[in-house]
Amino acid sequence: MAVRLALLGCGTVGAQVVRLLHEQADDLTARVGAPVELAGVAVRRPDRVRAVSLDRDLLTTDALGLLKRPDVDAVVEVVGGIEPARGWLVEALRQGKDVVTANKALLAEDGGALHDAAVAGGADLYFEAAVAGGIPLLRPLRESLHGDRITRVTGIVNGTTNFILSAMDATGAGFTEALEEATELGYAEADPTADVDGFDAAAKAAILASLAFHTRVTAAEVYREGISEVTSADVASAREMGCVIKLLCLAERVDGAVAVRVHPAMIPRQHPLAAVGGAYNAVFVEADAAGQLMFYGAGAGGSPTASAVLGDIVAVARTVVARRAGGNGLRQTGLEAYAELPVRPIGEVVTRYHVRLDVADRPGVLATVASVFARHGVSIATVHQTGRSSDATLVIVTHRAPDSALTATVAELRHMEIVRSVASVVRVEGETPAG
Ligand SMILES: NC(=O)c1ccc[n+]([C@@H]2O[C@H](COP(=O)([O-])OP(=O)(O)OC[C@H]3O[C@@H](n4cnc5c(N)ncnc54)[C@H](O)[C@@H]3O)[C@@H](O)[C@H]2O)c1
Ligand SMILES: N[C@@H](CCO)C(=O)O
Ligand code: NA
Repeated sequence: MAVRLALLGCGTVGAQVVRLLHEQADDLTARVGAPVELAGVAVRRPDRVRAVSLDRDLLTTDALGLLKRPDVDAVVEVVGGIEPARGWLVEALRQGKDVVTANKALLAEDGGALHDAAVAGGADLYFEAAVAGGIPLLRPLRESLHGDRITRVTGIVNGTTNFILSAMDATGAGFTEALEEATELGYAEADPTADVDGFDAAAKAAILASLAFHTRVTAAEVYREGISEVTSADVASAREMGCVIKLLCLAERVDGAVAVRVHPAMIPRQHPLAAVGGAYNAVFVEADAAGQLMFYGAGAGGSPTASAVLGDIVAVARTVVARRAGGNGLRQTGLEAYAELPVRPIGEVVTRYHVRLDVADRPGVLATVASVFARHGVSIATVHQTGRSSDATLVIVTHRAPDSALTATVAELRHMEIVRSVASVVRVEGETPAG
């Protein structure tokens, strides 16, 4: 007897899921032990669906009606957004129907609701496609590394912004031009502010932190800065330091708590994450016993993301087959939040900073500026000065300091008469040649 799926959404990712289900049908049957079939496909505009291998009679606009049908065993959601997706998935899980979703926004905002519904219905919840698209990352975290203790996860988890920053670094391309290309290639979200302002990466950071540390972190608890303020001057300044700017996601354990943040950061060019170009993603995982692990690959795009969805579909379909045979199935979501770790505010996070100031080129300016850093307990590692006629630019790189101390330093600098502007503040991660 076939395992029957309700597919919700048939856009960039959904159309590729349809294609793979069709092209791999024989292999899937062999791997699952039963054929895997589409019971129906819910979309908003059936006339716009372009999946070539799709029987048009399967199309419907009634997602809820479809997923409740008794002949539907499992639900695959590739629509996105909070509602109506949350309502559909909670309903499916409560009915005991397993769910595969790529919806990081929903998981990061209210993963707890999905987890609770899955527990209530005795259903499984899979979401490998939600973070780092086609890269197998969540299953290693929720299964392979479950005997270890993860201490830190550092990653490039947004393809669109990595594409833009790589283009700005390599070719000097403009921001708008690079964003348009990323959108055409299917990497950017429908509303690219989710990518550019770091919301997409923050959602993924919340999911990664929740899985890695067995706690509940929501998107709202993730400190977030996007890339819209990264200028070509910052990119050039990074290059002079032997660094490159990346939008990083960092989730770490700190003394019985977790700190989770997403922001542009300078990293040394010899750092493995610096070589991650274009729309590629990469995630570094540090664990007590396993040491350093790196996961690399296509983090966005219809086909790679559909690969992750198909992997989850096979896992779910096998469980359906096992349950029919009287077995128990897997029944775990990975979102068991037993550790209940508090999330540290950004002010307590300790890292290094690259600060660029436009100052009046007068005697004693450097000493005055340095004294402000010193007063707030921020130790300076290097200073670089370039002068113009009446103004100068100071590039200061600090040693490790709490974010609150740096924020207070910058606030004081902004009010000083000799400081024309604080042109940029970029965090520095990883060991740099400059120390
Ligand atoms: N595109 C990627 O590279 C990528 C990568 C990883 C995860 N994701 C996630 O996958 C999901 C889908 O992304 P996408 O790029 O395929 O989006 P998309 O906009 O291309 O497709 C969305 C689909 O959902 C359907 N839909 C929207 N509202 C609906 C409604 N009310 N009822 C029924 N159908 C509705 C649309 O008709 C369309 O078929 C999102 O959660 C996204 O974050 C996308
Ligand atoms: N918009 C996302 C898609 C993959 O989640 C990105 O650019 O990474
Ligand atoms: Na993935």
